[in-house]
Amino acid sequence: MRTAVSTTSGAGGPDEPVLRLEGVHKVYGTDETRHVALDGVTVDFHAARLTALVGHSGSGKSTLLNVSGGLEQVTSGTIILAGHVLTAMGPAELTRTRASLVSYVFQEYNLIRTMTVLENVCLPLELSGMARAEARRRAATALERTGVPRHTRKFPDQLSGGEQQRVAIARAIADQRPLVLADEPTGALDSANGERVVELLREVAAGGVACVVATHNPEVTAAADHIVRIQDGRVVEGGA
Ligand SMILES: Nc1ncnc2c1ncn2[C@@H]1O[C@H](COP(=O)(O)OP(=O)(O)OP(=O)(O)O)[C@@H](O)[C@H]1O
Repeated sequence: MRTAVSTTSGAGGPDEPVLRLEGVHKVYGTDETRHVALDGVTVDFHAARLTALVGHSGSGKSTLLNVSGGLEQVTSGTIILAGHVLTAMGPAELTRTRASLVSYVFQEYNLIRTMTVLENVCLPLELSGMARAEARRRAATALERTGVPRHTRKFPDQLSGGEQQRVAIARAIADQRPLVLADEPTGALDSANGERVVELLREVAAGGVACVVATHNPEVTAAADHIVRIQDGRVVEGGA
């Protein structure tokens, strides 16, 4: 069950984006170390869409994902996630909201090496309060969907990079959250495994999820339903 949050925007109709950024600025450092990573970003991300977030190295893609998922605070501006105003929340409410609405996939997979594949996928489900049996059932279904059901008892180090990334995607989709944020998910993979991951992300989006992928990979961009291009912290294509 989703955790109720009180900081709502009053939005959330069927045509509303899952994620909306309005005039978002993110400034790192001060004085001579000051760097404007996001410079007034306004952009929408919709359900059932695979969006490729593209731009040169240092343009602000990871920063955009991090503030969108509540991993980092904005300097100014508004972020609305499924009708909840993230930027108006205190830390506890933000953590609860994030845990119920957002999943992440990273280039480095971020699996826990001392836990089996099944345990890795179960972990966020159990942390959100799901009973162990139900968590195992959902995790097994997710691993089936991502094509790694035979490896449930193995540890991450016993899998190839491509398999580990598919486990990470299984973990991201097991809880059926409405927003998946992926940061260079094919960056460490060869092209065959990269293609497999792109296909999976397309399937995830087709299942109704707003899937946002920061990428330098032209195959991800070619497979995307929508492209958002960012340059020097500004959206120059695909913005709201
Ligand atoms: N914690 C931080 N402190 C200071 N500057 C930062 C920090 N994180 C990012 N930056 C700077 O903000 C800018 C945007 O970084 P970001 O990681 O969002 O770029 P990116 O588009 O994801 O790059 P890449 O494609 O290389 O991953 C960069 O110039 C970076 O150096």
